[in-house]
Amino acid sequence: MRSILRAEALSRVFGSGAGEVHALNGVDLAVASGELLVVRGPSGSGKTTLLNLLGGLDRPTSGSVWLGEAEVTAMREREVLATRQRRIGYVFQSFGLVPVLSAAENVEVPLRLRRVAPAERAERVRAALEAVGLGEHAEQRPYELSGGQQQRVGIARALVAEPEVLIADEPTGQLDSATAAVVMDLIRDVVHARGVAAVVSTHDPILMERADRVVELHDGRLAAGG
Ligand SMILES: Nc1ncnc2c1ncn2[C@@H]1O[C@H](COP(=O)(O)OP(=O)(O)OP(=O)(O)O)[C@@H](O)[C@H]1O
Repeated sequence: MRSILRAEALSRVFGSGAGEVHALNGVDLAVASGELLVVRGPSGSGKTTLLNLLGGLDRPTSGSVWLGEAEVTAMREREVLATRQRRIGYVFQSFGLVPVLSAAENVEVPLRLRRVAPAERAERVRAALEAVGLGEHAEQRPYELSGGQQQRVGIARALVAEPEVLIADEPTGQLDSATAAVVMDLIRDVVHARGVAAVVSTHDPILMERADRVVELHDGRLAAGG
């Protein structure tokens, strides 16, 4: 399998002097297109730090992140921003939906950022909401939807621009376990169907069952076997 997303010797230190925190220590990782990788580990082990670095939301203290042939960590900020908009989708624990926008308008945001023409935007938003089973809920605002429905809107938004990589930090952390299982099934199915490389962090064993591969972080290091 071709690995589209790679991390080499990735380290991240927060703070300095006596207050220094080594959040991540020399992590090597590769994720293939169509692969669902789950990152597990205790609270504070570095999961969010790793996902933020892989998604170009933060820069490492040392080491590199590669997206295909492009070294994201060598890019200027403008180029990182463009890469995030064109090539990476994000799903957040707290959904991150804009409350005054309808489900459809929320999903439309990444297409607006990419200056997709209005007619094409409408069609792609419709298809994305259909794909997550929310075709009938396009005009509803987030507060009119259940937590599971809101996260399905979040998934539709993350995937509407057809990214190569999906980064999801505790995507089911605010959902009950039955809803979490449905949302994780959806993530797994779209990742496999569309050939997206996905990195998902979780504490939840139900979600780990859906992974193609699980790696474990301890004190900022990948445990043996990862
Ligand atoms: N911006 C920051 N400034 C200082 N320390 C930080 C910062 N972000 C994270 N840390 C520290 O880095 C370590 C790893 O944090 P991180 O959030 O990556 O862990 P996590 O595995 O995602 O935890 P959780 O499961 O609780 O979300 C922790 O010790 C944390 O306190």
